[in-house]
Amino acid sequence: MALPDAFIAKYQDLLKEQSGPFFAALRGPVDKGFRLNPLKANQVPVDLSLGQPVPWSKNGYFGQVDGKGIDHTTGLVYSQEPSAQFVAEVVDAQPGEKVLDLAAAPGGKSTQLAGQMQGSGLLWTNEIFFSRAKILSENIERFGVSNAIVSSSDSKDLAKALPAFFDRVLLDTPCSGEGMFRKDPDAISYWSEDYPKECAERSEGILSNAVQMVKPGGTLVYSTCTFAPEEDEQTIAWLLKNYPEFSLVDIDKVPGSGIQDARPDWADGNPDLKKAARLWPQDLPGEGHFVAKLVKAADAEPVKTIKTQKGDRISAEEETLLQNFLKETVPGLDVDFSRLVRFGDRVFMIPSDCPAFQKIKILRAGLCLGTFKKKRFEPDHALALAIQPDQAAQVFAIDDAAAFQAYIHGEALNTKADLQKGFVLMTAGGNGVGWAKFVNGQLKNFYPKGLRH
Ligand SMILES: C[S@@+](CC[C@H](N)C(=O)[O-])C[C@H]1O[C@@H](n2cnc3c(N)ncnc32)[C@H](O)[C@@H]1O
Repeated sequence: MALPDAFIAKYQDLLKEQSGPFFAALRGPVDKGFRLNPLKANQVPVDLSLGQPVPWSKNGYFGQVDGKGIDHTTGLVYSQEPSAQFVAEVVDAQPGEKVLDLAAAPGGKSTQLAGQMQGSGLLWTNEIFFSRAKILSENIERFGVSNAIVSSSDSKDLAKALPAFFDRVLLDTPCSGEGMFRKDPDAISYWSEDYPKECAERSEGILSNAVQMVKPGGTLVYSTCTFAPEEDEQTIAWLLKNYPEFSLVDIDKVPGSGIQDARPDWADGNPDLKKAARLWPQDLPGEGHFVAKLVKAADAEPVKTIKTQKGDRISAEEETLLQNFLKETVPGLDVDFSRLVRFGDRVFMIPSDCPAFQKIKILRAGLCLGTFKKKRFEPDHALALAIQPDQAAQVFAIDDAAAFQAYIHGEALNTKADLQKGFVLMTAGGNGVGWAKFVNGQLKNFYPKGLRH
């Protein structure tokens, strides 16, 4: 891989004797990793080994995910390079909190935050570009996340709608991506000497919206996958100067892991900048990251009341249909009827304390239970991935590779299993993969057409 001359000169100057090992690491092999999904019932992968844990990531392992395999399809694993897994560990979202991931696609950090929150509280996950927000939404679904709002909005509009609302805000900012150089050689072609400065200006703009959404006493985490001081220490120095209600807090750098302090001398010399973390590819197996954690003063501003989301009402007849469906199909699911919101024919259980959506473009609002059809209710694919198999009335375990391939290809399966007419949760490797409808000895395939392969 040919690194740009200006890049080499810059890091020779910054890193001195460490620049040699740094360039060697950038030219070396890519480190692959994945995270296990704590939201899934069965924690034992079918086609991956848990032999090599990532030291700084609670559910992280080294290894390469097969994007078409059982573990990926059921959402038991999320493929994510190891150093990126540190960011959500620093956020440390708690069940019951309100958490925002502001630049979230494709969803690596959001799915990790969702695992920490255990389905409780509100995870608002946003991506400005709609096509990328759709991928984010699919990943949230596959991971079985039931308490996420997925939106596609500019940070300026979100800040207007949700001032001082969140306990934790993560900005994993769009950056110059120097940490992606060996994984994605295209990242080199975008790079120029001025690019980090341009990206830093964009990040300052997004940060000025992000800070407004942190509630007093709340936490802001800022991260990049670049090494450029302009986008890392210098951006945090800018933030501290312009928003004095924020201060840096220590990050546990996991002794022995290779995670380093950030470099005050690469910004304005403020010794507090040391508290931020740098993950360098010459020090640990990973592509590289920068992470800073800040808190907003508890007396920064008065807390505002934000209206909660109200939905279209479900008629008495529809409520009976839904109640019957739940009893027959997912008797173990605890449904809070006060949180049900109807969008068109689809019914969602929105997260608790969900703010009004106002003019924000929403792609997913909590857990989609299913759709009203004429005189019946049909379960949503999201429900199959969010429930545990023991919550379903009927389960059919797909127990061999050929049957799994046939199912995700969209084929019906014949079976002599003792099943009642109706919806059946299909499982693979002990976790839900989709729905089928049992009729006359055949499992009719309900795996979504757009996901079949
Ligand atoms: C580093 S990536 C996020 C990766 C994600 N957190 C993950 O772990 O999967 C940054 C994201 O910011 C988005 N983005 C680009 N310009 C933006 C802007 N002006 N405001 C907010 N987000 C932006 C990009 O489309 C990209 O998806």
